[in-house]
Amino acid sequence: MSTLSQQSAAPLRARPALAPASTQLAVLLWRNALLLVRYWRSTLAQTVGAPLVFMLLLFVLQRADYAVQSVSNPSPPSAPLPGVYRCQGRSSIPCINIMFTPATAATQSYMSTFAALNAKRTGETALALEGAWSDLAAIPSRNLDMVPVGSPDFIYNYALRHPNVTAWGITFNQATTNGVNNVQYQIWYNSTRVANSSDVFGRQLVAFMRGLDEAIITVLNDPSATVKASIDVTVRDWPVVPPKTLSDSIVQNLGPVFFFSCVMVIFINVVNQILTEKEQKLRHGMEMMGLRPIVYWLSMFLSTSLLVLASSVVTCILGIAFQFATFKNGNFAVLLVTFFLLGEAMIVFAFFITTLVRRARVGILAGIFVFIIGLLFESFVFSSGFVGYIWWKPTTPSAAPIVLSLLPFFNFGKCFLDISTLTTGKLDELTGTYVPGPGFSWSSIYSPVISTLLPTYSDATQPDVPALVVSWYMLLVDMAVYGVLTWYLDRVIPDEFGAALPLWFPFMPTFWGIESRRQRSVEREDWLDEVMSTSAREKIDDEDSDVSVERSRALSAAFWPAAKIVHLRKVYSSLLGKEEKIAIKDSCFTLEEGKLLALLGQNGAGKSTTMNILSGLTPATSGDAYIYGMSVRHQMHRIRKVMGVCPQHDILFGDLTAREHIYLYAGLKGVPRAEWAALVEDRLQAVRLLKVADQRAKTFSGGMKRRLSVVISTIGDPQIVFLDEPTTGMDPVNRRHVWSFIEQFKQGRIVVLTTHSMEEADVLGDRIAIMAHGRLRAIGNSVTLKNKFGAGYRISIVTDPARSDEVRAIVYTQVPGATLEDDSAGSLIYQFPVSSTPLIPAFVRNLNNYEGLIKAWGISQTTLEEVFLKIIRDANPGGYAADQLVVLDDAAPLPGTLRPRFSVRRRNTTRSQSAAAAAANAAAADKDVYTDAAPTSSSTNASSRNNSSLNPLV
Ligand SMILES: Nc1ncnc2c1ncn2[C@@H]1O[C@H](COP(=O)(O)OP(=O)(O)OP(=O)(O)O)[C@@H](O)[C@H]1O
Repeated sequence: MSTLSQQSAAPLRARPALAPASTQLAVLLWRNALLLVRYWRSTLAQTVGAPLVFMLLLFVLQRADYAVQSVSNPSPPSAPLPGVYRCQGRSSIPCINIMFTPATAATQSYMSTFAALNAKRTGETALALEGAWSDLAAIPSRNLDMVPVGSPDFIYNYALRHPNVTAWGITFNQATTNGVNNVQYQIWYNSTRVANSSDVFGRQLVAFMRGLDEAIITVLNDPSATVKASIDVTVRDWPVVPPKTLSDSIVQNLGPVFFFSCVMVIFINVVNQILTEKEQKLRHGMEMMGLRPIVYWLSMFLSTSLLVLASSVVTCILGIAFQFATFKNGNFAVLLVTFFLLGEAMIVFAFFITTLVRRARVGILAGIFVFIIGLLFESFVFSSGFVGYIWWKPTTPSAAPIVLSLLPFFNFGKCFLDISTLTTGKLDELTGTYVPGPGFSWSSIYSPVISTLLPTYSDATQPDVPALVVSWYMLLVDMAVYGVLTWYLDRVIPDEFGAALPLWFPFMPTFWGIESRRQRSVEREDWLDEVMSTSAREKIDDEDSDVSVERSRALSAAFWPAAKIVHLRKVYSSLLGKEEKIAIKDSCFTLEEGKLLALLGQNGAGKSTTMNILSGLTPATSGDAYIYGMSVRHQMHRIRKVMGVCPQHDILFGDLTAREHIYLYAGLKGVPRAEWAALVEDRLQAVRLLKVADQRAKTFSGGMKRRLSVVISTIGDPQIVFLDEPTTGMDPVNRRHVWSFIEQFKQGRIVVLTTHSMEEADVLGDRIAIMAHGRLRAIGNSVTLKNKFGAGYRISIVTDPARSDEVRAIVYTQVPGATLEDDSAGSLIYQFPVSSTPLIPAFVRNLNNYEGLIKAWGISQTTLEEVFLKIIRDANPGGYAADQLVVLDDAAPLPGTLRPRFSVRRRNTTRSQSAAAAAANAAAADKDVYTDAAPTSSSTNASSRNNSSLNPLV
């Protein structure tokens, strides 16, 4: 037994191969370059505009910061030390201003004197001496001023138990040696209470000490003396001289935010571009024509990398031009690589995002979300070494920086922090001045930041920071991780047509082009058995005899034309699987080489779905099709090499010209470069687009776009071409050019075409299949269909009104089944049933024998439109659709048929209402009326060619 491809009745003559991946890549890069040039404003904005704007902003901020740093104050004013103020307490927790111990007469005297002297300085009432406090657990019910307590331990433990309740604590220690009083005291001071002020250990503390000293001196001298001891201290700042080295802290702190933003402009643009191409099905279109998905991603990566490189170079140059310390003291290559790697990693991250969403709008929102998270990281996490390096503090879990390094902006923040720490330096806590860093050379990437430049945390630990090159490696890892995720998810997440590979596809040898001998050469009978045994079937009682014959041919193991469609079924389910729409029910038919099959059907009949399955856009629910020995279900990648598709909606790049479209698809299909120019001439001339070959597709009219789409589907001379409503929107002249192009092109090929034009189906279709509700209702050539479903022939005879009886007698004698449809002013119209067809030739010949009696005559066959309407009516016994009832009116004669001209009007009424209304209208206007109960109607668009060439009698 031989194989499918070997046994095909019509084997591929010369199977065209797709272009190699390298050629496809080259042609896509050329397309991307063209678009970058065409969208030059956007390109410039991403590469130069964004870095310029962000760097300029940073420069302005840096200058503003320098202006603040450069302020000088040669004579700051002096001010006296203030007094000690009452503690305020918090709304729910009162405070204790001062606890003191021991509670002796001397210490109480010191404190009372302190309160009295202090009140003069604060202007408040004097602090009161409260009763002793010994309850360690209790919190006072009101603010207390000066509380004697039992011991220093009490103060300590109370502060531990009730933090932030007590403002001051004093432990006195007084000894008299040789008549000399030695008074010592220790002050406990709650610095956190004033941590947000500028006076942590400043004036308040000194003022307190000064107040205590005054009190002690006063008491020890003579508390009753009129003149008390007074220690007046005036405090004055040193003159402020601008530092010689201005710190670049603004660039160090805000730089990551601004540089990250430069890259994010490209990031958002990439998300938008990829999703727009997805949304407009441009990528689908290219893939249907054989583009390998990996080539698409690679081309996008390479062309966007160019933008990233340009943006990184511009950023580094501007950094130097603006004299930022990071750029002045940092190695140019280190900075360039850092920016470039960030950009590259963010691009691949953008690719990853585009696999998760379908709409550009949603993608942009997702991109903005990522942008904001990145900004938060750069602005808060990496704004200073103290916070930025905390991830590498010994006490931080080591998994934290590893997990976070999956975010490209985390790695960038670390890189920039390293560079800016070494180039900008660090604030010397002691002197309050900036110590410039040693600079960042290329070799610095291998060593961690020196410990003197690293922060020391409150627990006296320093972070164990890895070298900068590790962050570069992590950026490369990010690219690899998101690249692989993109590659995987792009294939397993179903697109809007539901096409997706199984989750385990990487483990399928066929995915890698490895096919076992058995897979390469499936016995066609085996395949047929398998499809028949695995496919769902419907019980169909009322199938037309020709459709049944076609089904038998498709299911026959002895008949193998170029393509077979077997038990094809498509069910669309809603997201939750609650609603199902059966778009195709058990379709079986065959396709022969050199013959065009025209698919007709009402809207929603399932024509496009059939085309989409056969062209690999959407998977069949069950059943399969075999085209030139290849299975649509399993070998679509091979079929694509011999397939051309003109989808229902134009898939064109608005900013590419017609010529560039042909070059692009010729490149993807592997047409040799030398043939491209001739291809443009030949094909565009055929559809009359040559004059506009260099105009962009967005300037084309609807009909011009359709013509270009038809041409694209024929590039690479595919063996099978699917044309979904190819002439929609075309004027009659151009439609005929396209018809003649298709007519020539179909030689030696399979062409499947869907259309709503009966004329088109009549002219082009070697076979015509009519679908309704997902089922084939009729199939055959035009004449067969007309004979089978038409009402026969219609003849009109013009005679003298006075002699019309003679004519009637002649007609009834020669064609007994004829029915008179109209008789007015000597114009007789007869309908001849199909059964009388054999009598018609003799009848027509005879008419010439009645020269004086018959002045003129004409004959017409049932039109395809009448056949179509009949089949659709039969398929809809309950009414085709409430809003699609056919009502005919207008009595103008139709050229060539001597019949009144009818126009088709749709009414939004029910069947019976419409019929009644139509009858009423006709009665009123004396017009012919056809309702959906009438078997046929005349066509308004039957071509004269059909009437003559398809009519065997004329
Ligand atoms: N993606 C989809 N999801 C759900 N239902 C769909 C989908 N695509 C098509 N259908 C449904 O399947 C049926 C067949 O649609 P199809 O597009 O094949 O019809 P058609 O014959 O090509 O119609 P038209 O002449 O209007 O193009 C319709 O009822 C349609 O609503």
